[in-house]
Amino acid sequence: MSKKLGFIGNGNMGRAMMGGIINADVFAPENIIVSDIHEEGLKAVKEEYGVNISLNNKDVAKFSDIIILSVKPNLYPLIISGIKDDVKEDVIIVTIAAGRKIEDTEKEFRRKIKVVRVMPNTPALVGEGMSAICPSEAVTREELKEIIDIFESFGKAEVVAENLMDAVTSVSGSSPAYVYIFIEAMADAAVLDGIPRDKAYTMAAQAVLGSAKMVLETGMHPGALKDMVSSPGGTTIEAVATLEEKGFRNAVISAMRACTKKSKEMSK
Ligand SMILES: NC(=O)C1=CN([C@@H]2O[C@H](COP(=O)(O)OP(=O)(O)OC[C@H]3O[C@@H](n4cnc5c(N)ncnc54)[C@H](OP(=O)(O)O)[C@@H]3O)[C@@H](O)[C@H]2O)C=CC1
Ligand SMILES: O=C(O)[C@@H]1CCC=N1
Repeated sequence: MSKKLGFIGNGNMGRAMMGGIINADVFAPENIIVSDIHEEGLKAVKEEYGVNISLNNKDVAKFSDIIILSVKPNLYPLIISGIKDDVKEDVIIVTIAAGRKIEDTEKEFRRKIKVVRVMPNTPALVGEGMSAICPSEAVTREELKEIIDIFESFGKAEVVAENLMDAVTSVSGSSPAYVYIFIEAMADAAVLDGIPRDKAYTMAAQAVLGSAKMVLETGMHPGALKDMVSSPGGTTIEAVATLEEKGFRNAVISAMRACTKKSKEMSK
């Protein structure tokens, strides 16, 4: 893409997206700029990816055709007030903050502005991200296509209505954390059973990766796939019965509802 891309915030999510975009070769490093308040982290990404860096958010505002605001939600008003007079007329502002509505961003710019609200996730770094995308009315179809292309360069992307963004945060934005806990717990049990820890992580993570691929690539119902593993009177059904007894399903559902609720509260 010949446009110029800017990141404000060089944290976990900003770096994950930048890594994904550079690995996929969507933007040349010289067409990317990132700002943050921490010089050390900026120097590290310049070293790793060859992108432009700055300690001044206004440099990102002046350079970029598309700006991804990759800072914590509570910092958005401050960041926007600092760049609003320096952004290009036709700039596209991409927001990724949990609980930040498109209208909040529009109001803070105090003018008609193109906004795309996205909820990505950190597996972007390894090209397996999941992003939900919602454009504001001012964004053209071509511009939306460009944004989809960026987010599809490091994983899958779906366009959704804005009222689904809280639920999306739970099912794909935050969910890698629940999956890491599951992998950690499986590995701990394997270590308890005598498997060396490094092998335990590989085995648990590869089982999660393979199972996810089965769901995505066979199109089969997860329940049917579970049944294919569970031999009558065998080992798997013992584990499944214990998970049901301990409320595994319900723990996941309750956790995700808490996540969605928190995202809604943050939107107020
Ligand atoms: N992490 C995730 O998995 C996901 C995060 N998000 C969203 O992404 C956004 C960023 O999250 P995350 O990457 O985890 O956060 P991080 O705190 O890791 O990254 C934000 C970075 O911005 C820096 N920063 C603080 N103030 C400024 C400033 N004035 N100008 C420029 N940079 C500044 C922070 O420094 P310091 O640390 O000192 O504050 C930090 O380095 C959030 O809005 C979050 O809701 C969305 C989906 C997934
Ligand atoms: O925990 C958070 O608030 C952010 C949003 C989704 C993932 N991390």
